[in-house]
Amino acid sequence: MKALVTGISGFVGSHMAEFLLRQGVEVVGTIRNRSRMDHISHLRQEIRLAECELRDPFSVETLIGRERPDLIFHLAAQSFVPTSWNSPIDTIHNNVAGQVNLFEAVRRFELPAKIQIACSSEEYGQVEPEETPIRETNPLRPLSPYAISKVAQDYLGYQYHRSYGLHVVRTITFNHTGPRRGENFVTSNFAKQIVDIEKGRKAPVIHVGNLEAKRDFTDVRDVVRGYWLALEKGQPGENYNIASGTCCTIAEMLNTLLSFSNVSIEVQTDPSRLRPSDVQILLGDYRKFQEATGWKPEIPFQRTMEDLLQYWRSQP
Ligand SMILES: C[C@H]1O[C@H](OP(=O)(O)OP(=O)(O)OC[C@H]2O[C@@H](n3cnc4c(=O)[nH]c(N)nc43)[C@H](O)[C@@H]2O)[C@@H](O)[C@@H](O)C1=O
Repeated sequence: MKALVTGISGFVGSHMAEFLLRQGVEVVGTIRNRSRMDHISHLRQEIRLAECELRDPFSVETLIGRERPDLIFHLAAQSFVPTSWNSPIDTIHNNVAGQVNLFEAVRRFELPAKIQIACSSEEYGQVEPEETPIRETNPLRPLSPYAISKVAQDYLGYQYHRSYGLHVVRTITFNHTGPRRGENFVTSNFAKQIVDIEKGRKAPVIHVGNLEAKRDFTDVRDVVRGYWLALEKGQPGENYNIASGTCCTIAEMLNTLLSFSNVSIEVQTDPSRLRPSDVQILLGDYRKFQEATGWKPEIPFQRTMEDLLQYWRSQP
């Protein structure tokens, strides 16, 4: 069995590759010429890499025609919400065109591939507290260009299944983190600031944005197991929430990280970290996914946070 992982050099892609190798699956991954390779350098002997620009239909068609994968985990994306305000068209083009090119190439070669697409809880956007826990039937009220790009990816998955019978499973993943999380994202950003203070590289002040927002965090290692199960047992055309079923404020997440450190820290709001509109609460109901696949989160939040801090402590 051969799996193609788009965005293999990214945070989730690298964990996906590790999981697939443990299942004995052959792994091919897409990279771009500017991709950072440090997340997958330890896997270089076991995986194959293909340079592919997903925005370029020729590049995608060449790859799909040559590799003919059985499984596709489509993880490549511009995934940082604030970047999508600075360059909205780039985010929308990258995320939407990349996926259309992938679907069209699969169609062109009439591949029976099963395709997982990484949709996002950001699609739910403006959620009222009484509308939680969020089910797949909740309304979508996206609040950022990134969220719009994910709504488009999500519905394109639905449409290509309905129109052409592609085996697309739409996973709607809530926040996820763990070792190798990019340093822009809040959990890693705070963990890295704490470690920089521990190592004496930074004054004991942690810079933060909106600490009131509530997020539902799952460990990335649980998430990639979910993506595998989505293709093994999920229904094509369906969408499934992948979440922990609990949430905490960003302030509580920061306190959890601080509880694993001895440094005493002053917390300072940095206005540049505040967003034009922030999703206030994300709390997911994952029962539909559990019923379809048996998946449930296994790694407790405390351990994820501890592993994340250890990851940053181990970095040079
Ligand atoms: C599901 C979804 O999950 C992620 O999107 P996100 O929730 O925007 O992730 P984040 O880690 O950037 O922010 C989380 C929360 O934390 C608040 N916050 C406070 N202070 C800082 C801060 O200093 N930095 C950041 N980045 N956020 C901060 C911020 O305002 C927000 O309320 C992506 O994986 C996305 O791809 C995705 O699909």
